[in-house]
Formats: sequence, structure tokens, C-alpha cells
Amino acid sequence: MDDIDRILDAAPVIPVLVIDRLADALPIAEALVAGGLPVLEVTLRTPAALDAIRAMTAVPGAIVGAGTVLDPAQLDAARDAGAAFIVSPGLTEPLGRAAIESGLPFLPGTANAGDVMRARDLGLTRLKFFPAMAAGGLPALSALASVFGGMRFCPTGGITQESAPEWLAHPAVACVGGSWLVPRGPVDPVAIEERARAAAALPRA
Ligand SMILES: O=C(O)C(=O)C[C@H](O)[C@H](O)COP(=O)(O)O
Repeated sequence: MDDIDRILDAAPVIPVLVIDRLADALPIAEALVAGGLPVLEVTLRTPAALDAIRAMTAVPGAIVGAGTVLDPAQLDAARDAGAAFIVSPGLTEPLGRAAIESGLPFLPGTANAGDVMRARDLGLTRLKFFPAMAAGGLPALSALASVFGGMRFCPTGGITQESAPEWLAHPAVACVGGSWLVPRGPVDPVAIEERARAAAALPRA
């Protein structure tokens, strides 16, 4: 099983994916992995998402997880589809406890000090910072990181290839997440691989 640090350290960027057509799952995963981004977060926001996770796990080198996991039932469905990790936009106690019990690496969303304290109470120290830009951007993350030593963050929400470097330069930032790698609409594997290559080359602290 993949440990959460192994997932966060695998690449500077986790592509956040909204898959509308199951047929797009393989070409998207192959292009991202070929470009150097092995960790793929498939959001459970579309009817095709669980089947997309199933399909993508067949791609050599891909580490496929589920995003937008909102409750324990969705966590179970993601695990049954083969998700190697779980990401949520926020943290509830039922989801946190179910995730810990499942043994799956879990990245819960946090946006403020209360959220981080709830995570800490559950023993969770690897956190998504979401929605990163709307929740105050890098100054907010820096303030949280200075209070909560030992926490590592994956900021997500409003981050771009252009803004990623300043986030990645912060010592508490393990990696960033973003949807810019795969825009919705017709899939262009060449363009996806090109964007992945640029993202994979971003330096980290
Ligand atoms: O719902 C979740 O669990 C999510 O993962 C939310 C996503 O992280 C953001 O929607 C990505 O934000 P953008 O890169 O600004 O599009």
C-alpha cells in the first residue's frame, strides 16, 4: 500500500481530474504518467469517475486515487474501484475515522486553524489546503504552517503552472494540486503530456 508521504513526494503536482467520458480515462492517465506525473486524483464528481479509476489503475506507473470523497460510503466505493488514496475537500469526523480505519492514505481538505486542529485530533498530519487561493493564498498557508509544525500540505484550488513555484518553495508544502493539466472537453494527449512535463519539472523546497 502507498503511504501518504510516498504519494505527496512522487511529483510536485497532483493533477485533479474530472472525467466525463470513460473512454478518456486511459489516454489521460497515459499522457500524465508519460509526462512525469504518476499521482492522479480522479474526482467523484461525474458518473464515469469510479469506472475511470478502475481503468486507470491498469496504466503502468500510475498511482490512482479518488478526490471529492465526501463520506464513508463514497470512500468504500472508491476503495472497491481500486483507489490507492483518498482526497476530500474538507474533513468530517465520520470520514476521517473511516479513512483511518480503511488504511488507505488520506488527504483531507483543511482551510483554517480549526480544520487543522480537527485533523490533528485524529492524528492526520498530511493535509490538503483547499480552496488554496480563496482561503487566503500563500499568506494564509504560511500562517497555518508556522502554528502547526510538522504538518505537510498540498494546496489546491486556484493554483496554476505560473503560481505553483511560489507555493512549492514553502517548506511546509509537499506538492500542489490542480486541474489545469487536463481541461474539460476533447482530450489532447500531446498537450496533456506537454503540460505534465512542465509541471513535473517544477522545483520543490
Ligand atoms: O473536491 C475535491 O476534493 C477537490 O479536489 C477540489 C479540487 O482540488 C479543486 O476543484 C481543484 O481546483 P482547481 O485547480 O482550481 O480547479
